[in-house]
Order: sequence, then C-alpha cells, then structure tokens
Amino acid sequence: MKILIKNGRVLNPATNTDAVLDLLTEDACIKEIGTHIDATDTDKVIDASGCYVMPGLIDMHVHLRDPGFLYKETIETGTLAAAKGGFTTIVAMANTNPVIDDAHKLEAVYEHARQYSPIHVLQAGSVTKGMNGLELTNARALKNAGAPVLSEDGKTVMNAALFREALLNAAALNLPVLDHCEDIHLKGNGALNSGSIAKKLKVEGISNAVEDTIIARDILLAKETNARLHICHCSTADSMKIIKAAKEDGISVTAEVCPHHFTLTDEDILPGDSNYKMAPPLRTRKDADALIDGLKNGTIDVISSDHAPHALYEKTEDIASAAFGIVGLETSVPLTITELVIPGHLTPLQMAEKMSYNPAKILGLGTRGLNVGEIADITVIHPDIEFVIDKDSFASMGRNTPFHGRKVRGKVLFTICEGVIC
Ligand SMILES: NC(=O)N[C@@H](CC(=O)O)C(=O)O
Ligand SMILES: [Zn+2]
Ligand SMILES: [Zn+2]
Repeated sequence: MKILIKNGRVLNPATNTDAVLDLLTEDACIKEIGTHIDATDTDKVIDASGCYVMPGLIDMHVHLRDPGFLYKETIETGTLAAAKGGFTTIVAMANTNPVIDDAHKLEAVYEHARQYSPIHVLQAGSVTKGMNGLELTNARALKNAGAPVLSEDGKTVMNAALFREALLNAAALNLPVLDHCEDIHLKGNGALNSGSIAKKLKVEGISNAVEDTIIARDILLAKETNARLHICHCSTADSMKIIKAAKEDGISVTAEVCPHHFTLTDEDILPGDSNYKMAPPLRTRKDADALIDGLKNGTIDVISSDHAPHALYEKTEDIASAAFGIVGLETSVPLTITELVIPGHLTPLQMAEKMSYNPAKILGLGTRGLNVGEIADITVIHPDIEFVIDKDSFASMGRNTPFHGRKVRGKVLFTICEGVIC
C-alpha cells in the first residue's frame, strides 16, 4: 500500500521542519519526503493543500475503561474515538476493574488491543496493587510485559514513604511515573473549584492547594530519587511556578495540561450540568492564563486529553454526587487549534511538539517524527474547517462533554497508522 500526501504543511519537530512538501508512505513506513513526488504507481493520493501534516498524535492520558467498565467505553470504541481524534498512539490508564497491576492483566489488554484497535495502545501499570495505596506492584514485571509507564491516575499514593519507594524502583528501571496530584484529605467532599461558583452552586470546594501540595511533595521526592516524574492534568497557576522552578533546578520533571483546563474556567459552569465536573476542577481565568503561559514558555511539555468517559446516569444533575471526568479524544485537536494555535499562543510546529514529539520522548518511543524510514504514523488536519462539536457524532461511548454545541476550528481529516488509513 502506497499513500501519497500532496502539498501539505509538513510539521516535524524532530528536524524543526515547517514546509509545504509531499510525503509518500509505503507499507508501514515513510518512503520519501520531497517537493514533487510523482503520483503514478500509488494506491491513494491525499490532497493536503492547506492542511497540517503532523507526526501521528500521541495522547498519553486516556481512560479506556476496559476491563471492567465496558458500559462506559471499550478498547474498541475508545481506540476508534482516538483514531477519529487524530491519535495514532494512546496510553491507557490502569484504573480499570481489575486494576492493571500485574503482567498478566497488562498482557490481556495488549491481546485485546491487537484484535480490536486500529492504533497503538500502550498500557500503564499501577503503582500499588489494586490501587490500594498500601503495597507496591512489581514494576520490573510490568515493564517487561510492556508497560511504558507506571501510574496510579485517579488517585494519589498518599503515603509519601511508599511513593518514594515506588519512585526509587521506577528510577532503577528508567520508567516514568505519571502522577495524579490530589491530596484526598484536603479534597474532602469537594466537587468544584473553591470559590464563589462552588458556593453559589452549594457544593464543597477543591482548593488549588489540594493539587499544589502533592505536586511539590512529589517533585521533591523525584529530586531525591532521580526518578522521571510526569505531572498529570495541571490546573493551577502555582503548579506552573513549582514545575518551572523544578526544571530550572535540573529535576527530571515533565508536565501536561488538558484542553478543558485552558479553554474553560469555573465561571463557565452551567448549574445542574455535571459535564463541567472533572478532576482537577475547572479553575479561574488567572489559572487558565498561567497554563497557557506554561505551554508557551515550555513549563508544560504535553497536551493530553484525560479522556474519561462515564455513563449518562453517572453524570446526573446533582453535581455533588456525579462522577468526575469528561471525554476528550474527539475534541482535543479542535480545542487546541481554536484556543492556542489560532490566537497565536502556539505555532503549529509547537502543537506537534506537545501532542506528538514530547509524548514520544517521555514514553521512550524514539523520535517518532516524519522522517524517511520511520513508521508511517501520520495525522492530517485541516486547521481552517469550522464545525460545531456534536456529542452524538462521537465514536466514544461517552457523551460527557461540556463542549457539545461549541463552534471550533480544526478538523482531523486522516489518521494514518502504520501506513493504513484508520
Ligand atoms: N479526571 C477525572 O475526572 N477522572 C478520571 C480520573 C483521573 O484522571 O484522575 C477517571 O478515571 O474518571
Ligand atoms: Zn488523574
Ligand atoms: Zn485521568
């Protein structure tokens, strides 16, 4: 199979390329990149005039809900949603039922993914057994079974001594740890960001310190253990200061933000709509602006979705009792283009860096760029196509999005994984 992508704006952070070029794939690899590649003898020609041609996007924070929560999502529906959203690789979090805490369970996910996924699935292993926060998993066995990272996402390992030991083990294996930062005692029954909105809606608040104290704790533990720490879903202004200082100090820390946290604030929350409820919560304008600054100045390495599908009945009108989390795989690209690229906060090349190049580096996937001889994982996006987000068009089983009805720009036209159009 040969696919010729003609006249696209090829964005390759690995070589700092941003140029209109043709790109030819053959079978699973990139065969040629050049100014005029001949179309004869190809199976498909894609006219990519006006389009971004990026290395296949990588979402390093996804909840596939498989095994155990198949009424929310499955490997099949979640990876289809990922492909539709432009992602050729995703990392699935371990908070399934059972929790992915041993090699056997991890291998079962890979077996399912081989059967049902059009894209690459990487499965995280949990930090503690059953995510019980008490007993560490066997990190080496998880790594040998193919876990590129460890993560307790959904929870913080509250015992600092135990987490320190986990970081030591991870460091010895060169495994990054993806860190959900939320002090459960400080959080209490909090549902939305602390402040006037939570008060008005009569729910308990979640202060910035719930997040910032754990980020600071874990960065200090990473410093002590030389572990590679990746901070998940940053939402606060102070987290940017802490992470920036840590990086300047030479500590091995990377960080991500999710599109909802730079797009919305707690002022946007509609009363009775729990699709605005997620962990961490939507914060203030000041926080969102700080996240955008963090993306611009390199404090933030990665944009990930934290795709967290839930069933309709789990997202009831009662915000206090509704589940935390929103879907994101099919809205990440248009929100990033609309909120960051069009206003000039990020260049298209920087978008490719945060949504493909940097995740690949953190996950140890090599360069994963658009280079001859590399695997043909490619995303073609038209940045100028305007459309209205429609939750009923999602491939995901989750309909829990606050973005239904929102006008955006930037449409994924093709997701090519190993030389095959998904
Ligand atoms: N983000 C969320 O609000 N929810 C996630 C858990 C998590 O990412 O911490 C989930 O699994 O539902
Ligand atoms: Zn989390
Ligand atoms: Zn998550």
